[in-house]
Amino acid sequence: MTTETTNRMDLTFKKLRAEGRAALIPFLTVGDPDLETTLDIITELEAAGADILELGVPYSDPLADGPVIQRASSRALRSNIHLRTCMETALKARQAGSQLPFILFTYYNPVMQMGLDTFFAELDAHEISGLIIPDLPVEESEEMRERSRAAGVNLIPLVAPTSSERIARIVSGASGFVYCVSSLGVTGERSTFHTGVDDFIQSVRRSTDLPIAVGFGISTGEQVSRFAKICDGVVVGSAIVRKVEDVIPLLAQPETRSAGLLQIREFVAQLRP
Ligand SMILES: O=P(O)(O)OC[C@@H](O)[C@@H](O)c1c[nH]c2ccccc12
Repeated sequence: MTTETTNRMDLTFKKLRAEGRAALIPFLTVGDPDLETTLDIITELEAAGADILELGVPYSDPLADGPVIQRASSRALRSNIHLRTCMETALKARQAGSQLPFILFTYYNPVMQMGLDTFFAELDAHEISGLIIPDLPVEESEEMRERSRAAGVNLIPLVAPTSSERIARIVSGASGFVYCVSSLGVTGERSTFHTGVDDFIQSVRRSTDLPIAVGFGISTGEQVSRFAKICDGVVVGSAIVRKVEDVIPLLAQPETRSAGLLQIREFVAQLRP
């Protein structure tokens, strides 16, 4: 049974489906290089045409992340960014006028550290529509799904090309969208994807009536367009995080900050499907 929540993210997918367009879903590490810059980057991503935003909580042991996001997490952790500051950043972006649905992307440990009662009480209050926890233990997923549903937040499941016979179980009871991981391994730009990725995506499509998005390794407009033809959303993380990393020297100087922000906007604008 798929719960039909009507939060900001669900409404965005409905609008995009009516327009016949796939969502562009950037990922960025909150606090990289600092919180004020993250708020400015969110504004640039929205202006560049992002439809939904994955706000990454920096973590000291990002097992599923490649070197680009690992470096971003290290920079953000040096600014002492943690789960609560990431939630507060979402609220600040909303208060500054952002209309984007926010997905909180966090490993499980920071959630456990905060405590589930506090965590779920704070999600809605901080304008979070979706939640991705890549290392959520299977035995915890039912409780997390129930708590997410009660909080009106979509707990977005990840399915990998190796999930095959488990796809139906993973997506049952899901809400928001299903995140199809395009390749095995860790995050990071790729020139090729898992062989059979299209068949994998089609098998997920047959297993759910939810929107499906694909991520991992996607870094060019051409790759986004390719996947936008068969998915309802395309996630781009490392390529954007790398662009942020590249312009940090420009962002650090008042006289070149706007040029740095413009480079991020232009990079993301050319990704749009
Ligand atoms: O960075 P990439 O290769 O573009 O992949 C998206 C990814 O950044 C984002 O969705 C994400 C960041 N860390 C993750 C860990 C697991 C799954 C997904 C993620």
